[in-house]
Amino acid sequence: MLESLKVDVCEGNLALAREGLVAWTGGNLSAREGDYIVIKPSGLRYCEMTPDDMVVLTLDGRIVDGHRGPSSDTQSHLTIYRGRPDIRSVVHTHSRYATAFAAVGRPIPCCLTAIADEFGGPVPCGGYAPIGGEAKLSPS
Ligand SMILES: O=C(CO)[C@@H](O)[C@@H](O)COP(=O)(O)O
Repeated sequence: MLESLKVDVCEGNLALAREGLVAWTGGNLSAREGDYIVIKPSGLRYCEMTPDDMVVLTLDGRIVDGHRGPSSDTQSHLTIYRGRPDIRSVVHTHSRYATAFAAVGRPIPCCLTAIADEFGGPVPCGGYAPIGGEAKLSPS
């Protein structure tokens, strides 16, 4: 089921590791097709990950394909997809510098043209939410 999307989601997760945006099994990427999402499995090292390890769920969190447990952040991904039907993919990285700003609860200042181009201003820091908890979607 959704074999082509599983390949894309697996490659997207591997790219996070290749680019140093995650470490060990941290971080996760998912994508949506219609009423289904494909997400990385929980706790699997990137060097062992294959498209067959991806997990397919419905938007209400029911697993419909896959032999592994979905990411521990699945509920946060699903909350975003349910609240924003226009969003087709969610990426959760552990990028070193962004994590440092988040750890002290500060926005990333708009001090580079790349940030201005991509975000149009400072990158806000979201409030605390427990892992796998319902992410607090504030109207953006
Ligand atoms: O940031 C966190 C946990 O705080 C997660 O991204 C990380 O542990 C990865 O969890 P999964 O392997 O996707 O279940």
